[in-house]
Amino acid sequence: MSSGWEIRMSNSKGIPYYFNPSTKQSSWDAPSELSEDQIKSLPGSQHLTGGSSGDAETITASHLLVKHKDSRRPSSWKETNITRTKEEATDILREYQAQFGTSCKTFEELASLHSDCSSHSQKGNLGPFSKGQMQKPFEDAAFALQVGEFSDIISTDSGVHIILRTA
Ligand SMILES: O=C(N[C@H](Cc1nc2ccccc2[nH]1)C(=O)O)c1cc2ccccc2s1
Repeated sequence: MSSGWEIRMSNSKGIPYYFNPSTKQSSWDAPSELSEDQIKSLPGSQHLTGGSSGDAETITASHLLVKHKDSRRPSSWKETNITRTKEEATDILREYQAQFGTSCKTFEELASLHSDCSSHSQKGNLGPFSKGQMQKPFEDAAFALQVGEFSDIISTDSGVHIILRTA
């Protein structure tokens, strides 16, 4: 009988928490009624640290996101109602790409000023993440980068992004 609990990753704090969708309960600590074995087999248990070493590789990356009218949430700190098309968003991101070139410093300045992600307030930095946490196209592109390398323009349900791997 499933306990109904699952483990999710808090985007804002970058740490896992326990959530029960049926009761809407959430907790930073493991529910007392669960045994160690039950916790390890919960959905999302890959978010818990201390997994077998090697397969839970964690990287750190920053990104510059430009949303468009078909984004999952076409709104941001910068613009309440985003109406640009995906093509217009891509052209805007290409202009930023030409501005920062290979400069990480300029990339971070542009992400702070223009990224439609709330991570703009930390220069686009998403903090450390492992596989299974970010949208797949983003994860695939980020994990293919070397540290210090920029991605090409990639598209997710959130919009179009350029990623910089930082660790
Ligand atoms: O999902 C987020 N923000 C969304 C936009 C977005 N969608 C993404 C998809 C993949 C990677 C980063 C992404 N950021 C929003 O603000 O509408 C996150 C914000 C932050 C902030 C700090 C650390 C991680 C995250 S993940």
